[in-house]
This record gives sequence, C-alpha cells and structure tokens, in this order.
Amino acid sequence: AARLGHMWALARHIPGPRLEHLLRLWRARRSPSRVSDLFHDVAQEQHERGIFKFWSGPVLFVILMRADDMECVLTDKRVTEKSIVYDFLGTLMGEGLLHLSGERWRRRRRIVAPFFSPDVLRRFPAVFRERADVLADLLDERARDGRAFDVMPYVGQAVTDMVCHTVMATDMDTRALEDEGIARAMNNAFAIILYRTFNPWFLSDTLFKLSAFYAYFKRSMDLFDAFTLHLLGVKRKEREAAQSGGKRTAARTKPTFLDVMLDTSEGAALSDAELLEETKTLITAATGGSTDALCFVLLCISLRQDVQDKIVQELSDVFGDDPDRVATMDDLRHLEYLERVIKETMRMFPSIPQYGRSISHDMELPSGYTLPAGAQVFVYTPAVQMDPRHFPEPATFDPDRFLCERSAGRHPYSYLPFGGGAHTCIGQRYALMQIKSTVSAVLRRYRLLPAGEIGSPADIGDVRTNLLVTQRARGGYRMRLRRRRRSPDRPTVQDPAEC
Ligand code: HEM
Repeated sequence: AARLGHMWALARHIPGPRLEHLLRLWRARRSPSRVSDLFHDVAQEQHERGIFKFWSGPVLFVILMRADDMECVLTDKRVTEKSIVYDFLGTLMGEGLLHLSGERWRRRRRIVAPFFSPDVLRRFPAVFRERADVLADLLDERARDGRAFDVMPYVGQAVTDMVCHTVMATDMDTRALEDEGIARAMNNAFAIILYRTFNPWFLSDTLFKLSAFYAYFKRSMDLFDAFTLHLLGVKRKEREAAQSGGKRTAARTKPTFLDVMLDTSEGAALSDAELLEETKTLITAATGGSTDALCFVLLCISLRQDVQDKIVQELSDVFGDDPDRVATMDDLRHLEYLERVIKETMRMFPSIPQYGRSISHDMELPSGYTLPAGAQVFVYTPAVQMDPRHFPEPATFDPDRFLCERSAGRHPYSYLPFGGGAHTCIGQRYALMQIKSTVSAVLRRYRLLPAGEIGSPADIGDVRTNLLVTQRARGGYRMRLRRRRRSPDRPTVQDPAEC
C-alpha cells in the first residue's frame, strides 16, 4: 500500500487520460482498431508534453514520446527488468533472451550472439532467396487473376519458413506442419496478451487462468510448443544422420541456430529446456517483427510506383544481366536505396511500436517528470518517429531522409524500430537481409499495384494501423500484382490462402 501511495503521489504530475478517454478505453478494450485510435488521439493531445500515463487497476503505465526521455530509460544501467507485459509473452515463449534480465540475460546474450556474427549471417542469403522464390511461385496465381488480395498469409508463411530453416533445420518441409495454424495461434496469443494489458483483473494470473481466454491461450501455447519440439527433433535427427554418415554436421555449410549452439562450448552447456526457450524466443521475435515489417514495405512499394521503379533500377544495376543470380551479402549491402525504403517504412510503420521496462527506482527524466519506482514504462516509437522536429514533413514517404548527409545531427533515439540501449534487437542485420532478399525476389517477377478497392488506401498517408503486440495495417495489406516477365517453370505449391 505504501508503494502504491508513493507511486500515486509521483504519478499525479504526469499527464493522464481524461474521464472521456477512460470511458473510451473501457468501450474500446475488445477492439484493436479502437484501442489504436484512442492511443493515437491521446498521443496527439499530449505531444507537446511528450508523456502520458494510464492506470490499469493498481498498475501504472507511463508512455514516453520524447527522444531524450527514451534515451534516459533505455540506457540507464539500473533499469534492467523488462515490463510485466513481457511476462505474458514469457508464458508463450519461456524465459528466453527477450524476457530475461540482469546477469541471466547477459549470459544468454553472449551465448546467442555468435549466431548473428557475419560469418554465420553470410550463409543466409541463399536460404532467404530459396524461400523467397517459393513465395514468388505462390503469388503467381494472384498475378494471373489480377484481383486485390491480402499479402500477409503469403508473407507470414515465407517468413516462418525462412526462420525455421535458419534457426532450426536446413532441410524441412514446414508446410507439412500447418504453419497457418501456428501463425493463427500466435496471433490469438498476441491478441490475448493485449487484452490482458487493458483489463486489470486479468493482470492477475489466477483470475486469468479461470477465464475462457486462458483456454484459448493455452491451446495456442501447446500448439507452439509441439511445433518447436517437432523442429528440435528434426534437427537432432539431421545431426545424427550427418554424424553417422561420417560428415561432421550440416553446420559447416548451412549453420542453423541449433548447430551454432551445439558447436560452441557455452551453447552446448545449455540445457534442453534453455535451448527450447531460446529457440521459441527467436522464432517468435523473428516472425513477429519481420512479418509485419515486410508486409508494410510491400504495401508502401505498391502505393508508390516511382519508388518501385527506382528499386527495380537498383536491382538491375546490382545484378546486371543475371537477375536470377543468388545474392551475396555484398550484393545486399549494395542495395542502398532499397535499404532506405525499408528504413523509411519502419519509421512510418514500426512493426514493434512499443516496448517496455519496469522502473526499479524513482527516476527523473530530462523532460522534468519523475517516474516512480514500480511504474511500467513504454517507449512509443510512432510518436518520436513522426515528430516533425526530428523528421520534417513526417507524413511524407521520403526514403532519402536516411541519406547520410540528411541524417547528420538527428537525435540517435528519435529512430528506434529495433529498440535501443543494451537490449537492442539482436536480429537487426538478419531482418534487413531477409527483407531485402524477399523484396528483390518479388519485384524481379511482379509489379506491385495499389488494391484500387473502395476504402483501401490510395496513398501511403491513407494507411491506418491497428495496435497489437505488433503494429498491423487495418484491413490487411491489400494490393494487386502484375507479372513482369516469364520465369523458369517451378514446382507447383499449394496456395496458403486455401489451407
Ligand atoms: C523487422 C524485424 C524486427 C523488428 C522490427 C524487431 C524489433 C525489436 C525490438 C524493438 C526489440 C527491443 C525490445 C525491447 O527493448 O524490449 C527487439 C529485441 C529482440 N529481437 Fe528483434 N526485431 C526484428 C527482427 C528480429 C529477428 C529476425 C530476430 C531473430 C532472428 C529478433 C530477435 C530479437 C531478440 C532475441 C530480442 C531481445 C534482445 C535482448 O533483449 O537482448 N528480432 N527486436
């Protein structure tokens, strides 16, 4: 009670929602689009102050919107705990890197880091390209009928495929595992996590477990565990077969996360349970972040033909007269305009728009407000990334604002799609390579066109989003495709939308 009183006293000075907002929050709690609208409206209202709070029962949430405040929280060495909302994610993926704090986190980060070293990453463009070609094959039917469709199920499947092939096993058929079911299970779990955040009585594990939501949540978790265990089994068999056949392992040519872990002494010392946790964490973090990011990039490209033409020109400059050549890491590095397009998309539509910390001590911010110990603080990146003080004319899609000469002097914490401070996304380079490889493979074969439907965005500025754990385009990522040129026959693959 004393701690709550202390929090209450300090929080009084932080601007909070008005009664009208609380009523809207109550009505909006089941609807992601209304929660997003409310968040957006409150963020707009509090833009000048750069901070706002809301109480969910006894839990105080504080939303930061200023770059200097974000820097202060994300770099403070005493702020080591992730927000309690990550505990809900922890129920889904176990105590992996995303969830851990303190010394346990430091040890795990050190162990996992070699998987993201340039030496391992440089083997992945070939895997990405192979899976992106499967995606391009699947899209063929959509190009033939020419009608508008949502690209998300296709991209979701391709990303899951890429992640499974690089994290777990190099040679597997992920389609056989009904990935659509996994994707749906993860979506359900994310929606329930968000629902818990806005419904104070479900912040208690006991009450949550008594509710019908828990049954849904548990079903999603069980499906996810079964999926991951299956993949672990596949990997073990793959290694056993390689070893009994006299080969060292597949790790030499196509290392996966598990290979890298089993080949280092610290990694090999991880228990099975720890390996399962890290594997689930990487699968969740990688698919969760990359799927929406990639969908937003494709959506923006479909809405800006001039941008698309420039990317295609760049692809032709880099790949010359051999467009089917598998990209090397060097090729991907040379796709500089495409990289700026990705960065600009992630500025306007960060796929992970908020991440949080538990505040362990009273903390004065550069803005002058004091965060009380016990507060759950969230960095809300759309606010800072759409702030005209950092990005003039923020609603204009302008990839060249990321040219070196135009980025000079910008506050380093004004652009945070991959997080900031010690917990910065470990998969950032992996994600950029994956997105570049996929966009290249799709654009080589198809021109992306706006959906052209009533109510669908005609311009990037018209795109509205929903706030889930990830940010998502409202109404889906709808577009049309037109084939650019005939490409060699490829095996027929089942359409994921029909699964
Ligand atoms: C475009 C795609 C991605 C986005 C936007 C993204 C975004 C983020 C953000 C914002 C954080 C910081 C969370 C926090 O501070 O609490 C983070 C952390 C993390 N990400 Fe990503 N991510 C992406 C792709 C990936 C990929 C591909 C992987 C793995 C293969 C990955 C693995 C992780 C892990 C393990 C962490 C936790 C790091 C730590 O706390 O030490 N992410 N990501």
